Amino acid sequence: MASAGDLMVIRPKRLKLPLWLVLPGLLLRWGWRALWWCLRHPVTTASTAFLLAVYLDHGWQGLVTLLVLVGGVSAVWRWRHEASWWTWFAGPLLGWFRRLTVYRRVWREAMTLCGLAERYDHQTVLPRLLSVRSDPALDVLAVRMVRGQTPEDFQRVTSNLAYTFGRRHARVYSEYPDDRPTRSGRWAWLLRAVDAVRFRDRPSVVYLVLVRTDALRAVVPPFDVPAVPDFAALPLARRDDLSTWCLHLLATHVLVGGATRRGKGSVLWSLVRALGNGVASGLVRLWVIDPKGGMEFAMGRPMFARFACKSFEAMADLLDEAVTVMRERQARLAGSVRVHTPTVADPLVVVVIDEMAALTAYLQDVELRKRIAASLGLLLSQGAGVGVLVVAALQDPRKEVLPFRDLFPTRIALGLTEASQVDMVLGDGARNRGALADQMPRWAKGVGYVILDGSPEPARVRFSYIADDEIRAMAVRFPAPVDAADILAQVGRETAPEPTRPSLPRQRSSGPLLPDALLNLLRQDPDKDGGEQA
Ligand SMILES: Nc1ncnc2c1ncn2[C@@H]1O[C@H](COP(=O)(O)OP(=O)(O)OP(=O)(O)O)[C@@H](O)[C@H]1O
Repeated sequence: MASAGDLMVIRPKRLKLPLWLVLPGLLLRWGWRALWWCLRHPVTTASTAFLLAVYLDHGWQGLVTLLVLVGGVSAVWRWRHEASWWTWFAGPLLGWFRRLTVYRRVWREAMTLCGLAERYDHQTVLPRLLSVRSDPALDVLAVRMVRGQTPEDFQRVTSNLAYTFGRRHARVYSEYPDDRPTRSGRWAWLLRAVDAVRFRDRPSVVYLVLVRTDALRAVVPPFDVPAVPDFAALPLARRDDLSTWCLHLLATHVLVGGATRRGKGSVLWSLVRALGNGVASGLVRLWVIDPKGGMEFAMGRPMFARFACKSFEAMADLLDEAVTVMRERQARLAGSVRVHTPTVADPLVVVVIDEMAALTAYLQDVELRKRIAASLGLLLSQGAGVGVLVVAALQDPRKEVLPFRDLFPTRIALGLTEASQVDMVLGDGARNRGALADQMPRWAKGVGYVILDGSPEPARVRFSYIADDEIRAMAVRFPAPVDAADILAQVGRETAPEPTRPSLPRQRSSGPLLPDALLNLLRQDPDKDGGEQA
């Protein structure tokens, strides 16, 4: 066995080079590094070269004139088209500035203290900050991960990263957080080519989004009511990048989870408002259940085709009737379409339920509770495709309280009381991916997390606040048509008997199961053959 004394220390042989060879070698190495840096930062290099040329030709006056000119053009650009000004000018410039002055300065320290620095071959390897892009509210950092890391490693320390860079909120995206825009116009081909590079798939890069100015601190005023509601994009909330979050309501059910007084009402009322013109035109029928005796919804009664708020019996009847509508549509549409398209003759039925636990868990009458559970189960499992949707709010998302939690494809989490409830509402791992709904500050009423289409990372939004006066105004502006409650009568009129398939002629089996004599006896007409007379 080898002992410590047997070990040999091997040192590489040192080459002794003459000074005349070392100096040009060093110069070559630094020159190559400088060139490589210039190639990697073409915009900075070109701008610096341009400024230098202006200075050499025209001196300081030239630089000041250029600055005033650029300032003027930038002001006009911003005035005429702020969005493109941010995308192509202010965003990259501010990002470049913040990269140098904020992030690069503390990068090593931040990565090490957040546990993202790795040791390899006796060296510390850090994730690399590739770029920073800013917009009015956010900084988006593109970070190349160290080999062996995954986006989950960053998601686990999202909060730490936010506070390390002096922010309260951050999110980590495994793919570019913005949607690829649709381009049109003369320069579309060029913009599409740029987008192809900007939005290319980069599996080794994660995007850390830091909320610089929290756009959700201010109360969000009600959105304009769409003239014809687009059921695939109903404007309900503001996102923290200042864009509007739109709900895709078509063919889905929506669950809103939130502790008491966190603004569940504002989610439901924002939805009702977005559907306003559809309600007035008859394209949408709102069937509302308010187990709190009408405290939340009675003010908007004229907008609702059906309303139940006092008797649980009436609420159970309402749900049963929704099932009847669903069944009728299934019978009528079977074989022709897979998803129902709302029309005035065949409207979208939205069953809105405030405080769903009152129906599924706290109701004393066991028979009634079972009846309600049966109807809800049917609606949630079969109603979405035929345009009978359920939008429900509840405080306690545990399975015992809401056994059908998993039947809601769209979920919204407002402020919750426990960390475990976040995953119960939004799905497994949502909290790890940044949905800190249990850490909402007291001011954050109506602030919540939603899962966006095509992205596993939750987005933070604030729903518009619909005050009581606004609700009263909506009730006057968008009353349901007088015959709105009549849909069941229509169902009665329109329901065709279930189509029956004529039975196919029976084939005689090749080998007789009964002897021919017995078969002939059975086929004989009893009357003709003088069967038994009465
Ligand atoms: N989007 C919002 N923006 C600002 N403030 C809001 C918002 N939504 C609600 N609030 C405030 O929070 C309070 C509680 O809201 P709301 O009644 O909608 O909560 P809730 O979760 O429905 O309560 P409950 O559990 O009693 O049903 C409101 O009185 C309002 O002042």
